[in-house]
Amino acid sequence: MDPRELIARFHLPQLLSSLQFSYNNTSTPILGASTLLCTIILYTIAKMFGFGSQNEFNVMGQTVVITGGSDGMGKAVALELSAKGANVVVVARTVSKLVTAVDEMKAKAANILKQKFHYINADLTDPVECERVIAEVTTWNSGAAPDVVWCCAGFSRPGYFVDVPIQDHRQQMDTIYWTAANTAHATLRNWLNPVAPSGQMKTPRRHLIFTCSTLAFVPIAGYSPYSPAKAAIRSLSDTLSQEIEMYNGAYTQRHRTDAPAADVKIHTIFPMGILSPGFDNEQKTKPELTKKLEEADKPQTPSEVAKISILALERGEYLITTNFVGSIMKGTALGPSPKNSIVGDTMLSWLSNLVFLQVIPDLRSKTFAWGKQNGIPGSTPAP
Ligand SMILES: NC(=O)C1=CN([C@@H]2O[C@H](COP(=O)(O)OP(=O)(O)OC[C@H]3O[C@@H](n4cnc5c(N)ncnc54)[C@H](OP(=O)(O)O)[C@@H]3O)[C@@H](O)[C@H]2O)C=CC1
Ligand SMILES: CCCCCCCCCCCCCCCC(=O)[C@@H](N)CO
Repeated sequence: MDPRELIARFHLPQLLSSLQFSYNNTSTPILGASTLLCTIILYTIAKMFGFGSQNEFNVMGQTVVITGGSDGMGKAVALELSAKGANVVVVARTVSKLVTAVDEMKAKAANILKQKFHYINADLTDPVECERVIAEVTTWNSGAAPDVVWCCAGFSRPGYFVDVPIQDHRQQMDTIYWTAANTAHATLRNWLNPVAPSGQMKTPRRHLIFTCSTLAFVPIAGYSPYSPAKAAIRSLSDTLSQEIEMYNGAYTQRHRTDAPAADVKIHTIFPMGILSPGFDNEQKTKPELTKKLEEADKPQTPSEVAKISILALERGEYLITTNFVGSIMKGTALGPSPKNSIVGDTMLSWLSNLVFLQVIPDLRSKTFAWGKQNGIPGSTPAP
């Protein structure tokens, strides 16, 4: 169609004059529409700050398993949940750090007479060990499965793709993706096991939480051993959050048919840098270019990250970021993931997509300029 014909069809002058008319004349439909718009905006803002909603993550008296709970963010989460009245089991490989974590949790407990704490020493890259952890926790918890399982185990080994030995890449997949997938598998096989109607009791909603990284959303040179494994966790989380709906649907019919003992919710946390022992360690092999590219990140303390994540879980969020830059990174990559808020997340993704029109070319040109100036590692820079 001729563009002029298109314009003619829209009757532009007429459209403008009608707009002007409605501006001058605050008629009922206009008032109605503005009230509706204001309500949506206010509702979104209120929800973002958690007004008027109930606590979706009340751990008082519940039993929580935290993998990687002996250090960094995992330990900070363990201490926070202990202060909120949970029974906590921390899982990791080094016994001495686990013992310290249990002592610290006892010191922070809301009610030491009612709460109990435990540690299990396990390498979660082994699926058999994950099965053992869930079985051991169930026995320790008087035969009841844990209510919350939070996967925090993992560390990052940065480096350029070709410089990092291929077995280290595979090892990152093991420590990042497989510790989480093995834990999720063992947990969900337990939680989703159907119970006959006669055995159904009122069991509160259960939560499976993954810990990812904003690197699952945005590429940064130097993180190739790590980011793909975190992206795999995000994909697992999205797939499970859909698949779990089948079980949750069956749960609504639990008094008529065999069904899981409780409703299950999946969540994933996407932190930026965390000032943990793991962070100190990754700084040792991190290329200088990577440090420069992630300059926009102001690392947070483990306790800040734990507190912010728990508040978001209490609001019932699904994909959780811990600061503003993290939210912008999520916004550009939100794609088909379930939203926390339709209006808020949609506006966030519009804003982020505009910001990232500039960010990605900027990251690429900084990387190109770095090579131009410094050459590749181990080579002599151009004079
Ligand atoms: N630090 C950061 O900047 C960021 C970290 N993250 C993610 O957050 C999570 C926590 O990180 P951070 O606070 O740095 O953690 P730390 O590196 O400080 O601690 C890692 C924990 O995981 C345990 N762990 C490691 N490997 C295994 C294993 N194979 N089996 C069982 N336990 C294991 C460690 O204990 P042990 O070694 O004794 O087994 C320790 O308890 C990780 O998933 C990390 O990828 C995300 C974004 C940024
Ligand atoms: C206004 C918005 C601009 C957005 C700019 C984007 C800048 C990218 C920052 C990358 C930060 C990566 C933190 C990763 C932490 C992590 O997972 C590692 N420490 C591994 O442990």
